[in-house]
Amino acid sequence: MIKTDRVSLEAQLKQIEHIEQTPYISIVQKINPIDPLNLFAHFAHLKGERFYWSNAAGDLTFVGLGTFKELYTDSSDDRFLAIQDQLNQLKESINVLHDFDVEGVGPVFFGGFSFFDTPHRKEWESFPENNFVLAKQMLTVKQGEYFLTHHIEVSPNDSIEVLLNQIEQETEAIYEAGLFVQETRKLEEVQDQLSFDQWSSMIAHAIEEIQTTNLEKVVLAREVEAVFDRTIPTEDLLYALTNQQQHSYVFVMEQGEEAFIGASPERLVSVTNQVMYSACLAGTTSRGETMDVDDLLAWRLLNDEKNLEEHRYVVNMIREAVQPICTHLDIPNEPQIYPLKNIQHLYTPVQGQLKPEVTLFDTLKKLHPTPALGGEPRQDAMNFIKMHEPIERGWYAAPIGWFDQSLNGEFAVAIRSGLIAGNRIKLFAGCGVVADSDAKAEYDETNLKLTPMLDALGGNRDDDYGE
Ligand SMILES: C=C(O[C@@H]1C=C(C(=O)O)C=C[C@H]1O)C(=O)O
Ligand SMILES: [Mg+2]
Repeated sequence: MIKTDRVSLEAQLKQIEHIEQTPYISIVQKINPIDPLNLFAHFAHLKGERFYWSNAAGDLTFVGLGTFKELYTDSSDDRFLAIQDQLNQLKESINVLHDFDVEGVGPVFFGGFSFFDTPHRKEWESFPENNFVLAKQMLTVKQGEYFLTHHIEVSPNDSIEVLLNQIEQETEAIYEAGLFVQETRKLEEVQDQLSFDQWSSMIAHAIEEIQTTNLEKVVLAREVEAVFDRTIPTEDLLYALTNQQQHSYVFVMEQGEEAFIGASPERLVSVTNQVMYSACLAGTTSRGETMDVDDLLAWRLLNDEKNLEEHRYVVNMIREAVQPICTHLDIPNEPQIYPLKNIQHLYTPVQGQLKPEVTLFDTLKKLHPTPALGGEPRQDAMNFIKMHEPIERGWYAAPIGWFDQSLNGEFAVAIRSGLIAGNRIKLFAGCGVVADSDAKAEYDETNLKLTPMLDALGGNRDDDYGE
């Protein structure tokens, strides 16, 4: 089995001879299948410099190994466009040598933003307000085809032979990835950072604001911390999430000793050649144990005025946000059900054709945060969250995803997520509070939303969490 495609690589590398000033090259080979999770686990020595992404459709997966370049800007109102500017600068120095016409190969940047554009407290220290990584090596699995991208700094004296050998060695190391074995852990405790009474008074306060001010909806979150008897390996949790959570974006970003990980059902936006997709996801119930009960719960959700109201704010805001930047927009009038393993949501898909000058980053700026994560009106909701929610959101509920040099890419909203630090993981879950909200029902809803991560950790306690 030939593992390195020397012929294709050599043809790509020959181009360097014709290019002056080539500090960085991006070179791609099509490779034989390799399991992305095994690969991620095998490179445990690169902990802190790995990322993983798999889209909800299940037809695009990335594994990033090692940091080649980073995009980062100080927080500012225009942090989305600031990242776009940084990309445009860096782009100048990268020579893309491959000519595969495949989405997600070559220079792909993976990363995310924090929920607020202001600096956050120390538990999120390793995750700045915005950070994107170009990996040294990246596996792309696109519709069953496998590609390996290498980013290399070259100097004028490098011979093609030397570069070829380097790539060959890197490729061999990739194929050494064996089958990875999950560890077992014991859950020692789950600490709730808010008592139910504190939660109830926060919700009561929000309802009062909704009744007496402009505020119409606000999404409030809580945090629980699960403590284990040993370190939680990122790959263990990644493996479990991948196997347990279908129709979700599974993501991991490691930074230093920490890892931010989750399985989110919610797309914020994707752009491919100006075709834009977004999603309205708000309104929640559990799954039934039998088909009949499940159907009944779905039917009730589709007809429940409180959940429909939560949902409507999202649809209206997204429509208003993207209408001016689209030449065509398609948003159905009625929501449908988005079923997940433990949860079902109200869901309205959004599709649009972006005007030629509009970029992925323009859409991010318009959309984040939607009223599914912030509230309505946006600024009132953000103020309320800042003042009254006693957690640090960090990257929770914020855009996470990827983009390429042509500004195609996709972002999910980083919910159903957690921050791993050693043997501890902080988990986050929120819910949309409207005038008709009930504190106990909202509390139960957040427990339901904690279930996927707790299950994946092997730490769900039936007595306290979930249904
Ligand atoms: C905020 C979260 O979820 C959001 C809130 C929902 C709701 O309140 O019904 C539903 C889906 C998400 O948009 C979360 O999971 O933490
Ligand atoms: Mg809700």
